[in-house]
Amino acid sequence: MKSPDSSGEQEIYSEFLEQEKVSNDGMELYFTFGIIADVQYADKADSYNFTRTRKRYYRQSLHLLQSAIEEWNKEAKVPSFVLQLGDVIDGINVQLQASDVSLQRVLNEVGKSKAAFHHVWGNHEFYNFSRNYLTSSQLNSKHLEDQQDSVSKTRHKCVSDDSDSEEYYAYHFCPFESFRFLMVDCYDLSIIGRKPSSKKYQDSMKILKEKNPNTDLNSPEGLLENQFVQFNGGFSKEQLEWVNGVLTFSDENHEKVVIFGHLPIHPDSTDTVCLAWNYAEMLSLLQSHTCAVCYIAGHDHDGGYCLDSHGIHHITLQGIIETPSGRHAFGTVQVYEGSMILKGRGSVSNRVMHYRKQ
Ligand SMILES: Nc1ccn([C@@H]2O[C@H](COP(=O)(O)OP(=O)(O)OC[C@H](O)CO)[C@@H](O)[C@H]2O)c(=O)n1
Repeated sequence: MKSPDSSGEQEIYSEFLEQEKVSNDGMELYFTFGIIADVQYADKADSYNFTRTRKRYYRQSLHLLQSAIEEWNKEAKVPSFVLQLGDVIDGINVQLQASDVSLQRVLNEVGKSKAAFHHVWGNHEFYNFSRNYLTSSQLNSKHLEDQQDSVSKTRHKCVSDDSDSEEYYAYHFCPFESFRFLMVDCYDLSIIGRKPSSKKYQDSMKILKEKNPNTDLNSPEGLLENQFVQFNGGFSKEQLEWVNGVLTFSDENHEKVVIFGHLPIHPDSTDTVCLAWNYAEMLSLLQSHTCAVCYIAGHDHDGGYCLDSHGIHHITLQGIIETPSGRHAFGTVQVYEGSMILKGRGSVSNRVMHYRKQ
């Protein structure tokens, strides 16, 4: 169940204002970063989602991306980077035979940003492109990972040029001393984006069919764990081990870590149909490392938030694609010594995210 955005909002906002006052009174702003999710651009008339409950504004989405970038470029402290949380173009582009042209339009806008973009891959990336294509495209932002960092060199598997690669697209970077950002691949185990001949595809199909007896594997009808649908995915054992290695390093070095991926991992931060298949494994892993400050995702266009039992903040960002003209959905996160403050725009709420005790 999702926490309603309005619950305790006033209290959070008062705390936010108080925090702003503190920052004005001399707390040093270390750096800021932008967040945006589910642009899902297509040159197509507005229409509805699969369940016909939400309108999708396919052309408007490019303008909203453009205006978010303009806003970030104008900020007094320009964001050091932007986390683009996946689904940057919509799967409908395949039918329109417009995947490349739509991606290029999006990348032309991204090119106007003063801040570098870290691109997550969501289900719509895999509807449009193969992993090989994505690996060699401008949506592969792995070149922005730490090159010098000793933790990067240990147990670090990531996408390679190998056409039969079963590796995952995940990396981390340290933009400011003692702060680390860790991108995870929520479609590492999946039947979208993996070649049918690959072991990961076959293992994923087995998991999906065991959990979902429906003929339409995209349908959650009657499921006990309704995240087991084709448009979701999960984390392999080796990715979980790699994440554990990075977070162990961060714990030992007293770093604060922001983890981000396309799919939410806490049931109170999203409609459960949008969760990663084995979200519970990633969640308990993060909870076992006190360095983990927050987990940021997209995918559920309604957005959501919760503070979990271990003090980790879970933000599911509202999707640009379901944001009409005159509204917005993006944010800037300000990073201080003792907390991070999300300054939301439009449907994205302000949040104060205190760090856990280490
Ligand atoms: N019950 C369903 C739901 C969806 N589909 C099909 O699955 C594909 C993905 O759905 P879509 O809503 O486009 O996925 P998004 O990533 O945009 O959104 C995720 C959450 O729904 C947002 O809240 C698509 O091909 C659908 O037609 C389905 O068959 N059955």
